[in-house]
Amino acid sequence: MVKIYYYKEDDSPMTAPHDSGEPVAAEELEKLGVFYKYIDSQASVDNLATERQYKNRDYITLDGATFPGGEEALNAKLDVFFNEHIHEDEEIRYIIDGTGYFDVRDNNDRWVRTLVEKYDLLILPAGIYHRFTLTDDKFVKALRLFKDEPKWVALNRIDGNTESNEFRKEYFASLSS
Ligand SMILES: CSCCC(=O)/C(O)=C/O
Ligand SMILES: [Fe+2]
Repeated sequence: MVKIYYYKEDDSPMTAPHDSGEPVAAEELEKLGVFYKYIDSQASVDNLATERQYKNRDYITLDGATFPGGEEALNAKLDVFFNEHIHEDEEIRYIIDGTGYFDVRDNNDRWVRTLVEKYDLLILPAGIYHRFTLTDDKFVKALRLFKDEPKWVALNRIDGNTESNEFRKEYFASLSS
């Protein structure tokens, strides 16, 4: 069962739960434009991808035990994923095995954390600020689906990064229209 809740800021590592004890309903996540589905068949994932006109995909494994370059390289990769960012297109993440946390910003800039595990699928809309990390188990295998030609470059949120801030304003405006 997926677990969604407000993130608690504290000194524990990013891979700790940071559970504020304040749950968030999947419907609230949907209001932010993020869709959660539990899908236990690859064929259904493929159908969804076709319906939504996804053209590209890759598989990613983040595993403390096997990551090329070892744990240091994995931690560097996790730092990239945990740096708040947006994608220019809608993207899907489907968990094949393991666990992880996706954090998305709500309209008040509070982090909403979703604990994802095997067969959980998230549709992240274009322009939502988010980040990802592993849980303390330090293992996930996921399918990443991209609408278009692979755009691996994510726009990071940096003060003064007007390009991404403009993108974000447009995104929230589009939710209310
Ligand atoms: C488990 S998917 C790897 C992380 C990723 O692709 C992403 O976009 C994080 O924000
Ligand atoms: Fe991302």
